[in-house]
Amino acid sequence: MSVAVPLSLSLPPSTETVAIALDERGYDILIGPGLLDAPASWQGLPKAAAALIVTNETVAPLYLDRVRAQLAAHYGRVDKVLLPDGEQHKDWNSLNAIVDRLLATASDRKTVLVALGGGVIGDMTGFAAAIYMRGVPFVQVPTTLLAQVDSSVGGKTAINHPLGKNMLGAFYQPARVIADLDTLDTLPPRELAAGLAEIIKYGPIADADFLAWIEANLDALLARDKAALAHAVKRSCEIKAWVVGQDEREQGLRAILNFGHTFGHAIETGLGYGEWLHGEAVGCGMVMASDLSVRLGLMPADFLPRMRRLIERAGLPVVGPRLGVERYLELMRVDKKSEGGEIRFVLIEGLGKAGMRGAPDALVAQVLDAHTA
Ligand SMILES: NC(=O)c1ccc[n+]([C@@H]2O[C@H](COP(=O)([O-])OP(=O)(O)OC[C@H]3O[C@@H](n4cnc5c(N)ncnc54)[C@H](O)[C@@H]3O)[C@@H](O)[C@H]2O)c1
Ligand SMILES: O=C(O)C(=O)C[C@@H](O)[C@H](O)[C@H](O)COP(=O)(O)O
Ligand SMILES: [Zn+2]
Repeated sequence: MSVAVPLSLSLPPSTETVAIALDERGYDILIGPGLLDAPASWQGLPKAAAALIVTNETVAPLYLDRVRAQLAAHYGRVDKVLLPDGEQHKDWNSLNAIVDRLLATASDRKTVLVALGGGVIGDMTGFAAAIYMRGVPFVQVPTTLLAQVDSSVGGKTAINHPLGKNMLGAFYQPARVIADLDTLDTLPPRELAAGLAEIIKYGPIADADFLAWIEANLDALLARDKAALAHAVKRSCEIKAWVVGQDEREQGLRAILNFGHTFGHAIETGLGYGEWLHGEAVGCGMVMASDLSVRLGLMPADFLPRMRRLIERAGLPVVGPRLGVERYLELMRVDKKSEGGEIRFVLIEGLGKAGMRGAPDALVAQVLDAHTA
């Protein structure tokens, strides 16, 4: 559902807008400080009798009342559902809790779901929106750095399965993304670092200049400098919008957004969800995938230490858990990019350019030996 932000009310002057160009499913990503409390952020959303805010026990005390107040100006009823916090709760039980609340409140097929939180809330709310009455509109209000630069954009929605990450889900686009940079003020440092992992990802896969910019501005990002964060969020969303606009359902190009994720998802699933954050697993997975790119002769040897240094500086782990080579291979064969049992990795083929290919198990084993302990 495409809903352009109307011009009758003005957004805060520092707001940046990135458009997702998907014909009738296109939408705007609003990025800037002060967006939660700006009435214009909430203008022009799909009309309905009711909205349901989906959030969790950590985010609700911080932002629920303000979002509810804005929605109350547009919807006769604004309900909420509070989910338990954590990656281990990105599952059927939480999804059921959303659906149960929708049915218990006799929500009709125009009801607007509002995802208020990080990527876990966003992924589950989007999936619930995709399946409730075969589809109701939803809005992403990402409050983590990771969600603002990645998960709230592009329409991948999912829950985890004990045997595989994001195994159940749907491609389903939000009607709008409202990324208020001020919400990052309350984010714990470990979560900030997790978001940096996905920002770093965009450099090697699509934009060598952005990689250099991140290297030069990492200290400012870690210090939560608003101008640096605004640029990082905007550029990340631009790159993701460029990819998703060409390949919404991952028939090819979109897989580049999975750089570091084949190894990373194996770490998350192998440890049981929640021990490592998604961004931490992706950071470490990018070290491994960078090494594989070098070992396959796709990148010069200095690419690996460059990536490892940046990921380490961001406060992310660069050594993975020693699950055993066979266990890693078993976990990675479940990855959605695998075909006919062959694991396929997103590898860097020149700075700013990525592709997908297989690799001999023996070479992958060398990588795992070098980067696990
Ligand atoms: N759909 C996609 O394209 C996509 C892309 C990347 C990641 N993901 C998914 O996103 C998830 C990770 O998202 P995440 O890193 O946001 O984790 P998360 O949703 O678990 O949020 C991280 C933590 O921060 C808390 N939090 C959220 N906002 C806060 C705030 N403003 N202040 C204080 N605390 C706050 C949360 O309650 C949680 O404890 C994973 O499940 C991953 O698979 C999806
Ligand atoms: O949007 C995408 O496409 C991505 O791959 C973004 C990733 O950062 C994200 O973690 C995504 O959820 C992974 O997707 P999956 O298809 O590998 O589960
Ligand atoms: Zn990711």
